[in-house]
Amino acid sequence: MAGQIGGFNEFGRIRRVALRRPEAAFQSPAKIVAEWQRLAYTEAPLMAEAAREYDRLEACLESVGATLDHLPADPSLTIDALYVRDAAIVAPGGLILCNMGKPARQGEPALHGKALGAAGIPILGRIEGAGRIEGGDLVWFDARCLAVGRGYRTNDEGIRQLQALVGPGVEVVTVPLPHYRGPGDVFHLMSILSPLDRDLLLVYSPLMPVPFREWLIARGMTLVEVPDAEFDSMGCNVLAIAPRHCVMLKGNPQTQARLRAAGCRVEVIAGREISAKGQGGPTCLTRPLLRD
Ligand SMILES: NC(=[NH2+])NCCC[C@H](N)C(=O)O
Repeated sequence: MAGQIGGFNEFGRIRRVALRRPEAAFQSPAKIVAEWQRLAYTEAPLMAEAAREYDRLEACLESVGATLDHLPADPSLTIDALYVRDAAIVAPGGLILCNMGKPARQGEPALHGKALGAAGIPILGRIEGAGRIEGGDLVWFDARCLAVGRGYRTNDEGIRQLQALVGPGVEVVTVPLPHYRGPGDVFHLMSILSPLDRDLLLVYSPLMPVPFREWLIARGMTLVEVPDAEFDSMGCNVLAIAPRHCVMLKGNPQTQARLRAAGCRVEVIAGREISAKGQGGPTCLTRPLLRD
């Protein structure tokens, strides 16, 4: 396993990352037309523009030396398969295949397992039965501490199974999430938090539970706040590609300025097709497998 997955943090330099390009996730314009409303997209994404936006994301990842593992298309997937973070997580011992809280996405974890298993990554286990976990709800603070958002996409049984899979050496910290816009919306722990470095986090505090916010501060974290005006445009969804070096979506200038003021190098990408329409930002689009 050494050299294939690891890091167990959300800020180290990305060495290897799983992705699914828009061509593979969307498959065809007809599939987009058939699915976008049912999946609660705001509009139908445009394939060619999506591919161009995605090229820029890949260029950012390659600029730090990451190896890209491209996941294949499959007829059983919906266009949400673009958001590869959610279907599996990495853990010491191997990949954990999730069990999606959004029913339409249930085919995704097995395909992550098939493709990444074939690439030599060990599968530690899967979330099964009534358990639900989506990767967007999980944040590794270090190899011994994993925070998990308990919301509409991740349930108590999922968290119980997750704790059993990672074992007693990992402290699983459950973070209760607010109802916010309800079960039909996408709201994950990473909707309100993006790690930038060991001691630096981007947060949207108005939707953050007080005990969790206090816990972060007690751990020595400095919090950079996303302003209200930039929450809906996914100002809070920022991918660290290396410590204090991150990728964010265009259209969030105040957040961008605050990140720079906190000492971050910031890459800005357009995400109208790949992010805004399906509500998944740079973190949702990527499943880092190996970080420093
Ligand atoms: N980790 C994330 N925030 N993923 C975003 C997923 C967006 C996708 N449309 C969904 O509703 O499931």
